[in-house]
Amino acid sequence: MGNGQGVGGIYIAGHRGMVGSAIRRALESAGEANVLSATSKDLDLRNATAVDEFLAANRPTQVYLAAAKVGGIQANNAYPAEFIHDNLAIQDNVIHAAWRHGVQRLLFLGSSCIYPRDTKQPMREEVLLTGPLEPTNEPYAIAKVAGIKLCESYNRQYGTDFRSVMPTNLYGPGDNFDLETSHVLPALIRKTHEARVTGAESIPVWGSGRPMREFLHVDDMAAACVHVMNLDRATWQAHTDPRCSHLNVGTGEDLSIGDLARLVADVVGFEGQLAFDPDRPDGTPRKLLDVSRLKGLGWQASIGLREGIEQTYQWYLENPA
Ligand SMILES: NC(=O)C1=CN([C@@H]2O[C@H](COP(=O)(O)OP(=O)(O)OC[C@H]3O[C@@H](n4cnc5c(N)ncnc54)[C@H](OP(=O)(O)O)[C@@H]3O)[C@@H](O)[C@H]2O)C=CC1
Ligand SMILES: C[C@H]1O[C@H](OP(=O)(O)OP(=O)(O)OC[C@H]2O[C@@H](n3cnc4c(=O)[nH]c(N)nc43)[C@H](O)[C@@H]2O)[C@@H](O)[C@@H](O)C1=O
Repeated sequence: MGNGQGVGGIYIAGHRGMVGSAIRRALESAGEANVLSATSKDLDLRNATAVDEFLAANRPTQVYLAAAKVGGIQANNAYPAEFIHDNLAIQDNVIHAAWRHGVQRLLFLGSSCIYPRDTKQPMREEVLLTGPLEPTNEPYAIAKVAGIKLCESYNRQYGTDFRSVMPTNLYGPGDNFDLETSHVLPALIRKTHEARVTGAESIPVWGSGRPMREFLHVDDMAAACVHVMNLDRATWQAHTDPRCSHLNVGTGEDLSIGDLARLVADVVGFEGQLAFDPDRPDGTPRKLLDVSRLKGLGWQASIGLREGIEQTYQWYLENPA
């Protein structure tokens, strides 16, 4: 806990998670030595007093807020209370304490599920709060919308520099491969690999296979986070609005879940069938991000989907749970 180097430095909340660990790798490879972190066991971010004391003692200059209760469609559906409560508490505590202890810049990570379920595609930042949300993840999405509004409210009232990025579906090294709580891509990698090894004739794929999703490799996500954090304030303000300040982060391209499953099968070398399971939910029909705002700020994704899946499959093979 703490960095052992006195006050200052960059605090990554959630540094052991898929995104937090990628941000840490990105900062370290850029030569940043003063990175501050704490596990959830040492610092439960739902505890306001503990968070306040931690930031008072360490006084970081920057905070990456990548700690959250995270999961796929099934986990969101099964644990809605935890998804709204934990995320509201974590965000509220970290953002409030960051203001109290003079953090110069904070980056909050939201999610593309903040946007209305049935809205124009690709989704521009301005469609926020223009329609009803997807029911399978509404509590999580409400918390993420509140996170954006916390940042904007502190900026407007206290003059802070708190920024938000909204990632599309992410994947990569460090992902969660648990079949009940994971997102679709790690689940497909695991199911397909196990089917190939056991010689199974088919793999179960939840839902109809028709929903469309966009996937961004976590190293691209981390690079985008560092890019947005490092934009000077005048540039960031020129490209955002005080009441619509969040930035979409994605590739700008999507594919159907059926096509994704076929791509994973090809990478893994599985030649069996896909067995779609209509008893599992499809969730949002499509959520493709309009990434032109971030592109205008000089950042775009660089890791192709096939290349990213190949690299993640290799990581999965080398890091058995
Ligand atoms: N994965 C995805 O597809 C997407 C993720 N996002 C967002 O990106 C961010 C990072 O997600 P990701 O890295 O995938 O998630 P992970 O589940 O991999 O990591 C989450 C991290 O949050 C920490 N954490 C959770 N609860 C607490 C708590 N009560 N106190 C302290 N720390 C806590 C955990 O710490 P510890 O390990 O110490 O327990 C963990 O390291 C989140 O905000 C998420 O909503 C957005 C869109 C898509
Ligand atoms: C990132 C995003 O993640 C969540 O939303 P989601 O995109 O719907 O998440 P998902 O990756 O779990 O599913 C994508 C699609 O894929 C299908 N699908 C097929 N087979 C499996 C499968 O085996 N596992 C899973 N999980 N899904 C499967 C599944 O039925 C769905 O149609 C949000 O709750 C929210 O947390 C959020 O922000």
